[in-house]
Amino acid sequence: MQEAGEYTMKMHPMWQGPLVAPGGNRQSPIDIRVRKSVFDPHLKPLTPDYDPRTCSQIWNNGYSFLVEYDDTTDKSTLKGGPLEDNFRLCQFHFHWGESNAWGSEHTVDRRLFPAELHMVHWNSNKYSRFEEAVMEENGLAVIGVFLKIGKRHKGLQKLVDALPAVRHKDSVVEFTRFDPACLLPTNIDDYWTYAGSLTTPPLTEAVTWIIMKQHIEVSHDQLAVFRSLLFTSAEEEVQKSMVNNFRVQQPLRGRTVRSSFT
Ligand SMILES: NS(=O)(=O)c1cc(F)cc(F)c1
Ligand SMILES: [Zn+2]
Repeated sequence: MQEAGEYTMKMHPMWQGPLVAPGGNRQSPIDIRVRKSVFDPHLKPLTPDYDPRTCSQIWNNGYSFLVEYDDTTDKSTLKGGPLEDNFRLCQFHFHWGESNAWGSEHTVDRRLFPAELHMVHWNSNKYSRFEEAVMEENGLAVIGVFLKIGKRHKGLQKLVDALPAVRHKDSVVEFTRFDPACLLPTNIDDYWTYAGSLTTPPLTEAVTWIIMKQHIEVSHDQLAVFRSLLFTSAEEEVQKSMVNNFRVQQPLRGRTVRSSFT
């Protein structure tokens, strides 16, 4: 029975884009069926090690805003968890809705969240740049964190304050000394992990997804600033609000979702 105001994926607003990549059998996002996930006792703790000095800029790419990191050295890395190799942080971004009732890409037992953070890393043991890794099945590792509306997120505010400078598509602003670890939940030992894809074109099946069980809280006003961004560039006549920039859930196609917790 659905509670008032609760939306399930079938009420998701339409999304203009390929619903399922042709021939893809490990597409993302997915619905995580908690009772069908399999506890894997061999999964190690995740060990993110980020240097805030590698933070460089924020870019509105016309789909989301990316907080970009200098990934020319192994200064901001992710290891452990399900990962065999060392992965280098290159950017983080978010997906969100026009209302707080939906916006996340992954769902947990069909439950939607108002937004979802993606921290994107590429395999620096095997590849020499992101563009190469994104084409390989073990090329990327993305941490997903659900956002809920609640208390103001102190660490996020510096980012929120910078967003008006990148209101339009293709705008860039310098953004430095931001520690992305402040956006992780307090407990990063409990997560789900599965083999998937990018959720936006080119939709390549290159991603080891690591979805945090614990969400973070942001205030209604902080998320409202995300919605003040635009999909459109300054020159375009009709301005379109950057909202509902999520892909709908894709078929599991027999994949197993592992959990690091019982
Ligand atoms: N949304 S996502 O994390 O799958 C993603 C990450 C990325 F680096 C490029 C993309 F096009 C999409
Ligand atoms: Zn994403």
